[in-house]
Amino acid sequence: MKIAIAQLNPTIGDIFGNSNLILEAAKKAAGEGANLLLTPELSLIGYPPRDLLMNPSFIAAAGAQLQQLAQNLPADLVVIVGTAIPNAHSGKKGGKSLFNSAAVLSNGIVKQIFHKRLLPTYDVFDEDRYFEPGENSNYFNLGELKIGVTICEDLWNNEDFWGKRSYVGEPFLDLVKVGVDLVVNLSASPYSMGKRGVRSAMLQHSVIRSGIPIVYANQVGGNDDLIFDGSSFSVNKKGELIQVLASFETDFAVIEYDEAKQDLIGISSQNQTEITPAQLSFTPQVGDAEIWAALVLGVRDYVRKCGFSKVVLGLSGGIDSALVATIASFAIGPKNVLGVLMPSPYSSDHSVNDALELAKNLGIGMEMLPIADLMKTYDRTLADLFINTTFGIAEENIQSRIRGNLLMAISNKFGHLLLSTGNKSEMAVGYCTLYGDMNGGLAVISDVPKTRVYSLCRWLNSVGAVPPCPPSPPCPPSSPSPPCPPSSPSPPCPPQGNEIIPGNIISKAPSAELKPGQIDQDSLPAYDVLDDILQRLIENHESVKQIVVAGHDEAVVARIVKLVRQAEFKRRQAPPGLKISDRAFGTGWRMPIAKSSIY
Ligand SMILES: NC(=O)c1ccc[n+]([C@@H]2O[C@H](COP(=O)([O-])OP(=O)(O)OC[C@H]3O[C@@H](n4cnc5c(N)ncnc54)[C@H](O)[C@@H]3O)[C@@H](O)[C@H]2O)c1
Ligand SMILES: Nc1ncnc2c1ncn2[C@@H]1O[C@H](COP(=O)(O)O)[C@@H](O)[C@H]1O
Ligand SMILES: N[C@@H](CCC(=O)O)C(=O)O
Ligand SMILES: O=P(O)(O)OP(=O)(O)O
Repeated sequence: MKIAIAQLNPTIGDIFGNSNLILEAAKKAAGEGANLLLTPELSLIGYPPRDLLMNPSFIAAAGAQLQQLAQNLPADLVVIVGTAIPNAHSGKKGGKSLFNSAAVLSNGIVKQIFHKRLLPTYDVFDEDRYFEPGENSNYFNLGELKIGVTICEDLWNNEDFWGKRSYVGEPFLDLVKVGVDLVVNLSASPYSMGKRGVRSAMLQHSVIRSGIPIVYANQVGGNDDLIFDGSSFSVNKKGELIQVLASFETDFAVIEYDEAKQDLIGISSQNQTEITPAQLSFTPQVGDAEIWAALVLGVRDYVRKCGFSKVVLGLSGGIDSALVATIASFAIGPKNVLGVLMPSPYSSDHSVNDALELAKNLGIGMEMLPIADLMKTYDRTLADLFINTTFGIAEENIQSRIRGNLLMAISNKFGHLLLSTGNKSEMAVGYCTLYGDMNGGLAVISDVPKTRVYSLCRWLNSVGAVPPCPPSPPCPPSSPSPPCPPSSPSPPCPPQGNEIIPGNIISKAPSAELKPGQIDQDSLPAYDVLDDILQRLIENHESVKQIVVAGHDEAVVARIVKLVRQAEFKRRQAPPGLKISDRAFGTGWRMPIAKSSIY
């Protein structure tokens, strides 16, 4: 029996477009002689649909499209589609109104429906808000085979997967008890650093304990703050990873289940003609390449799925804006990126030159808008009010706000999405200006610590990559999106093989340049110290005492903890940021703002 995996990139709510993606994959699967096609969790409506699930007409439309899709599918192919299904008993028993389900489509009808049993409700997940958990052991027969169906969290457990592995979740154990031959999993598991390795280790463990092979189909693509890496895979009954689909791109693959051997064998994949042993594993090591690919996909899909085709950002000659400009260039093509240089009297010559060199290296559009006159006008306008006060944060921030205003004017006028450039270290301690450099629609690196910003830039230069030229202009997905805007003439292609990020951008001291001679380390500890403290505080949940025991100065730790607590109001007003860590300042970070200063 042949099982196809469609690693799809659905658009949330685009029921018709997503249905077409499934139909196309089904035709391909049928063409390759597959008997079963597996799609990701909620593949018909996209994951996470969040409060769209509260819209009855949305649920009704998904139901109608599911029936329609069943009728259009190739004969002799069974397709498992993820969708939300109304809970007929919700009124009477008081349960939630929906199930997160897997529908088995066969011979023109919806033949069976299975419900997700474990509903993740932590970090970015909120499934208990919408869904009733399923209660049954989910399996169906295909020919002689008994196939167990699980949905994402159903195969998760709370063990330390790299350490002791002794626990297997109940939905899987129930399928073992009923004696299924194979378990399939429909997933929408968002990316975080190293998570590919966690998933494969976890499922390999379940297989080794049970002898039941697993086929795992994950969603790919960016949806707001979440980046889905795909990286679907199959594990044979010995626990070997025998098939790995592409990461950070759509993919399609077929795997064979050999009835005689009672095991999965053999592979074929759209993007991988030959699989090397290295590809058949996900190491726990997190490299810059992995994070880079995630961020590029996150930007590309946010821009495309929101109906934009171009972006704008402030280019200061600093490293954060350099990295964001580079990510954007690779994501949507350099001719769709506009960098705006806005020197003030405090800007150094090198900042302008570095920004110009970067723009040239990338081949992005570039505009220069000096802000000295606007600053003078602000000073004059506020002179009477600010008389007898000293130059300080208020005046410094005006520069940032002038820039933020100009960038939003450009966004409004030309329809470019404004990318904000703050990194995680800055967002953590509030080293950024509200309604200034925090302006923007997408915070590209707000989950990337400053030390990682440096390593990403060094890595980029070491691989000598150049952005695609000419780029394919991103076009919004299927209806009802606006028409693709006409593209302007492209600037010349960047020089091939040179370092993209000018060396001086990497070697110079980071600076806001909001007053003469200012550098970040006037106000903050060295970034390697700051990032270690932040990692311990935010991701490891360590106490001040633990962080001090780890070797940090108590006064420094106390100051950083205070800054982090105080900056909550800023983070709440920040644009959505692409999540790459296990604890990002996004939908999974829910801190009160008006709170005791002790915690
Ligand atoms: N803009 C840049 O490019 C940049 C870059 C790096 C560092 N910085 C630094 O960032 C800092 C920005 O200064 P800032 O933080 O004082 O300016 P800010 O204007 O961003 O934030 C302060 C303002 O926030 C509001 N506020 C304070 N507490 C609040 C709460 N609990 N709820 C809602 N609103 C609240 C108040 O209006 C207050 O004046 C400066 O130290 C600057 O040097 C800026
Ligand atoms: N001189 C500048 N020109 C354009 N954009 C600028 C300039 N200075 C700052 N910016 C923008 O603001 C953010 C934050 O700046 P910091 O240097 O970190 O203070 C920067 O990334 C630019 O987007
Ligand atoms: N623990 C799962 C939950 C995802 C889901 O069930 O959708 C994950 O992080 O991938
Ligand atoms: O935000 P940028 O680009 O100005 O980077 P830095 O803060 O390191 O100067």
